Amino acid sequence: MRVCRSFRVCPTVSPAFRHRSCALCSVPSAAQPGGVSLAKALPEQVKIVEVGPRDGLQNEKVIVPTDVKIQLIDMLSEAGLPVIEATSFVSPKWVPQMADQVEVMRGICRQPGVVYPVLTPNLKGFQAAVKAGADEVAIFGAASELFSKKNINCSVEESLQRFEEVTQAAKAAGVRVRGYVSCVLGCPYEGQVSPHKVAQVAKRLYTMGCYEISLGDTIGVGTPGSMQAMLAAVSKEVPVDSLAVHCHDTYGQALANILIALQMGVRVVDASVAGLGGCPYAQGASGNVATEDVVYMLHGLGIHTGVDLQKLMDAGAFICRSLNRRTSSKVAQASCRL
Ligand SMILES: CC(C)(COP(=O)([O-])OP(=O)([O-])OC[C@H]1O[C@@H](n2cnc3c(N)ncnc32)[C@H](O)[C@@H]1OP(=O)([O-])[O-])[C@@H](O)C(=O)NCCC(=O)NCCSC(=O)C[C@@](C)(O)CC(=O)[O-]
Repeated sequence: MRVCRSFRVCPTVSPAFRHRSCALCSVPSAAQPGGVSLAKALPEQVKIVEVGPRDGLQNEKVIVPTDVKIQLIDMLSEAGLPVIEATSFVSPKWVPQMADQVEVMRGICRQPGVVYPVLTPNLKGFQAAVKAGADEVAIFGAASELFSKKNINCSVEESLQRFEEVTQAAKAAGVRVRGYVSCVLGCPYEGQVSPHKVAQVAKRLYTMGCYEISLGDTIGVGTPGSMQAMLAAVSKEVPVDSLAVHCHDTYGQALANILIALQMGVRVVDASVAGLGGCPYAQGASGNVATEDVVYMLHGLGIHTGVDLQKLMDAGAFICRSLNRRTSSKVAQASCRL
């Protein structure tokens, strides 16, 4: 039986307080006073796409051993994450941390019902990914010309042409494709990005066959206001149930941005265990929103995720120990203190 940590540390605390404050026992739920009206606009279930093993680790300067990556992915599978982005089939000269992609794909213990997508910037990456056993790939474009050039060394239009080749090959091979749009709420090189441009790129990716479009606030500058304006524009071009949000937490706005996205009908949220990560070509950006914090918020709203928060925190503790790093998850930090 799992024992609540606050009970272990402080058995004198009143049961009412204990069970209201502890992430393991229960989280204040939407069913409690104050949460009812908000919950009406929210879904019963949200799919979390765990991007830690890819987005979380790609920016680490010291190469993380392959067996650590594999163990992390296996622990995340055990924690009940339905989608775990495992690695990238990109150039090892551009992102050396992902150079062991084939070994990672071969080493992981795939759980039934869990999907393990990988990033593929072009046909070469797609072919290598399929050969390594990938069952889903993700293509990654941007709403900013300069970011596209820095990240994948081509213009937005050129990238979309490459992605057409990938989606056509994927269709023929029966492989599902997810699409990313980066810099949807701001660019490290161009500053403001227009919602119209985001909507146009998202529409192209959707039209070429991506089943889901993940909208990336790559540098975490968005606010609920800019998220709302961007989603309003994009959902005119792509059905909202095919959209996901991918928030970085540089300005501490990620959970608020996710909440407004949920209220606007988004049902898929990307997150990274322990809040690891960031794109190597987005200077100044901090990590992704921590999966632990997203799960805590969703469970607190009475929204089902299928994720076991304690097992997720164990995976976070494991990777932080391996990287000799403190977790960026507020929930994991608070649970350690309790
Ligand atoms: C796209 C390229 C390859 C273009 O890079 P390039 O240099 O323009 O490519 P190229 O076609 O001229 O080829 C140059 C060399 O790369 C090789 N190459 C070519 N393609 C591949 C491949 N797929 N896998 C392995 N090798 C490859 C190719 O074979 C050749 O090798 P060489 O002859 O010099 O030995 C490069 O720019 C690249 O790999 N970029 C990856 C950047 C990246 O991974 N960024 C992070 C992910 S995006 C992100 O984090 C944002 C996101 C998704 O999380 C959402 C958000 O937060 O916004």
